[in-house]
Amino acid sequence: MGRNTFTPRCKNAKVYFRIFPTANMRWEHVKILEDMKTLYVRYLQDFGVGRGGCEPSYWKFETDGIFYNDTQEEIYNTTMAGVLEKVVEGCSAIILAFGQTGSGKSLTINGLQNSFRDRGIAPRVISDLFEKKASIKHLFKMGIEMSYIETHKMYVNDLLNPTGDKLDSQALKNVKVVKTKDEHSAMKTLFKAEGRREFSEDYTIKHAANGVLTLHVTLKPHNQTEPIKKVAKIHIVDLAGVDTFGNLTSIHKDVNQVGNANLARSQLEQFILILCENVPGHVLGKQRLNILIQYLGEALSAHSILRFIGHLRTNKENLLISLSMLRFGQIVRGMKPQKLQFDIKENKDLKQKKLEQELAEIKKMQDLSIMLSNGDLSTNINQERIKHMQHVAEEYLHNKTDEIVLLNVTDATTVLKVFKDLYNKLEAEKIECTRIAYEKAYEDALMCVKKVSSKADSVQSMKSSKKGSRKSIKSHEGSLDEKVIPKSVKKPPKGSLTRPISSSVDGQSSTKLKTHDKTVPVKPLKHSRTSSLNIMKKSSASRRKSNSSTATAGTGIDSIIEETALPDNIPIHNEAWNLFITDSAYNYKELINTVNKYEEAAKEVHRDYLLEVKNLQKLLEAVDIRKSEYQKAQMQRLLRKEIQDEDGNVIVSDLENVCLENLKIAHNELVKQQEKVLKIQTELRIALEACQNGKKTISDQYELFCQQKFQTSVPDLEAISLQAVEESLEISAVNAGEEEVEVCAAEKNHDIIRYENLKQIMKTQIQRKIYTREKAKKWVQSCKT
Ligand SMILES: Nc1ncnc2c1ncn2[C@@H]1O[C@H](COP(=O)(O)OP(=O)(O)OP(=O)(O)O)[C@@H](O)[C@H]1O
Repeated sequence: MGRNTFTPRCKNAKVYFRIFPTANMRWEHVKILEDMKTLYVRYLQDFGVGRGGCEPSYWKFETDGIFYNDTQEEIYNTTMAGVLEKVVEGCSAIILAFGQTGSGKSLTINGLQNSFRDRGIAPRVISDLFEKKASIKHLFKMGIEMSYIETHKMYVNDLLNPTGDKLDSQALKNVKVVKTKDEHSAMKTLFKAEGRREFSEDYTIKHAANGVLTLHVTLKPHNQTEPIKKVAKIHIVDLAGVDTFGNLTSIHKDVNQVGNANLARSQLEQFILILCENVPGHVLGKQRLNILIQYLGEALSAHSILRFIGHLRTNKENLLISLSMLRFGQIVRGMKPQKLQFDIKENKDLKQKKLEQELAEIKKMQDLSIMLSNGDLSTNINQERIKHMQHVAEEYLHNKTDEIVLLNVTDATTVLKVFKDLYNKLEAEKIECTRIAYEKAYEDALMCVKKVSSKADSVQSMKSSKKGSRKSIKSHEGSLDEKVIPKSVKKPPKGSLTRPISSSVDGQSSTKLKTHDKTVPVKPLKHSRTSSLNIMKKSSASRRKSNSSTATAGTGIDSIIEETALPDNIPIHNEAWNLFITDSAYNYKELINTVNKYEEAAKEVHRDYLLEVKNLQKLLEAVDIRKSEYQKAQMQRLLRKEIQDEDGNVIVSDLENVCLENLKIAHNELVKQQEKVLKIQTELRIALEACQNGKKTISDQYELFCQQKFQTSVPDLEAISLQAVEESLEISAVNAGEEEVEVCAAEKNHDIIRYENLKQIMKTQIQRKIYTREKAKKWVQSCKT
């Protein structure tokens, strides 16, 4: 199968333009025809000195649609018309926004900073995909996965794996793909990743790199007769804004950021020019020089759905850049109509399952046919033949013949039956013989004993006159015992089969597992500076080398890296940590093993605790039931008016007594259970404390290691910043507030509130990034001084 299902040729690449609205729109530079598809841009030469009185001339540009003051929804509906329908059939798509800095690309693509109404294409695609999934769920099992990356000049930054290293072109397959279980979780992932994007130094959200959100769609039919799966990707690309350095629009970007954005766009233009030429696939592969083009892979071809949305500014100063955008659009539109390619793969698992089922079916049929044919044979066979076979079998057993000729299964069954009957007969005879022999032996033994005892009696009568009878009988008994039990057979010493308990092992494990033992064994420090420092130096050197190479390649992010670059003798946290855990002098392995043991013990105690709490709950319920039973019994008495006897004593019914007794029992059990829970709670606290102490010892050892090796601490800034930001933004409160939001959702628009909450997630990520950046700067400064 593979990519070989075609539809008729159609125009796969469509190009739209969105015009940035301004208060004083200069329509004398740009004209749009009423069809909203044709655009005229004034000749730039007309603006030259001395050209004032000339008749204006225009360049004409055909497009697939021009948006001016259109809503986000209208733009989505127009650009994405029919795209998702093709995607669920297995055709990949690229939705790409390009244009000048600040011309509205991020608004079109994400719109995440804006209101729910103004959300962009990406969140709308996610919502519609999940809607589609629900609508075809009776036919297909649809899987939606996500990845979100940013491409810089030479490397990829995986936004769904923020702690991971930067990936170069060789490692693109390592980009993280996250499964999404529903629309909300997909949205959460999107907002979180968006908050992790790189932005310019002044913290205004000016994207300095190309963002690519990829939705991986897989469809497997429920119908098992069709062992196929359809696979497609939707890449939603927000290209970094192109510009001329020094322009007012690019004021927040440095020269490298502007240069890289321009380069990425022109490399894309080059590639699309090659695509227009219908170049064979293997040649195309070599042309994918830019990492963005490599990442988009086969989806960036004339056989996929391409929707490019250009962004224009129409004022005189930006007209030159807008013209270059329009020319790029013309190149994309120039791609020849091609057949769409649908990626329909064989579902190997399903195919295997199907074949296994068929095989099982065939085997069943085979067994059935054998059974039937045997049945036929045995019922139809001649009785003479059976007698003959019995005779042959007996002859064989009596060695009168050397072989038995079997013509069919029934012959074999007959022969086997003869053998079986004979065996059973012999077995019965054997048992009978054993029984007879046993009885005979028993009688003989009895006789023997009788003879011995009669002899003994006579000897006894002879001796009885000289010695006391009791003593002689005792000694006689002793000698008989010795005869019955041969000396060679010795009783095993008591307890010899029980496994010896090694006191050292047991003692060791008990001291280690004791949760209240707060001390963690720490061996004295040995200094193995040479080996670890060598590694550190090597890795630092390579890191700095790559830093400097990217710095000379020069992006804005590189300038941040440069600013936060550490002195030569200090590694980043990951490197320092790796050195620490491999340095045998610091016993990391032993320490972490101890912590793991503590954690295991704590988990066990926690499990017990949960169980006991559950039991406590049950007992509480039981007490409630008993209480209400007792109250009912009291009520019954009151209703019967049998309240007092003649002496004025309260008459208590038997039922009431029984209920009271039950209540007391239940109450006692409850008290016991409460004590049990309290006890186990204390154990749990001790176990958790032990875990914390263990972890603290590790971090102390790590600190000591850093101080000794690098004369400074090397903190994990990411972890610290997450904690700090969460505290400052009171994320827990926000998360807890989600339920409250659910409750009042009936009054307000549910989607709007949810969207606002999602924006909070993005804000957290941005705050975290800013915090980490600031912290890193300060720390590096302190290291340098
Ligand atoms: N069509 C529009 N109508 C109203 N405001 C807009 C429009 N397009 C963009 N804006 C506003 O202009 C600002 C810049 O837009 P946006 O961030 O989307 O630009 P961008 O092209 O993505 O910029 P960059 O390349 O720096 O990332 C935002 O505040 C956005 O809300």
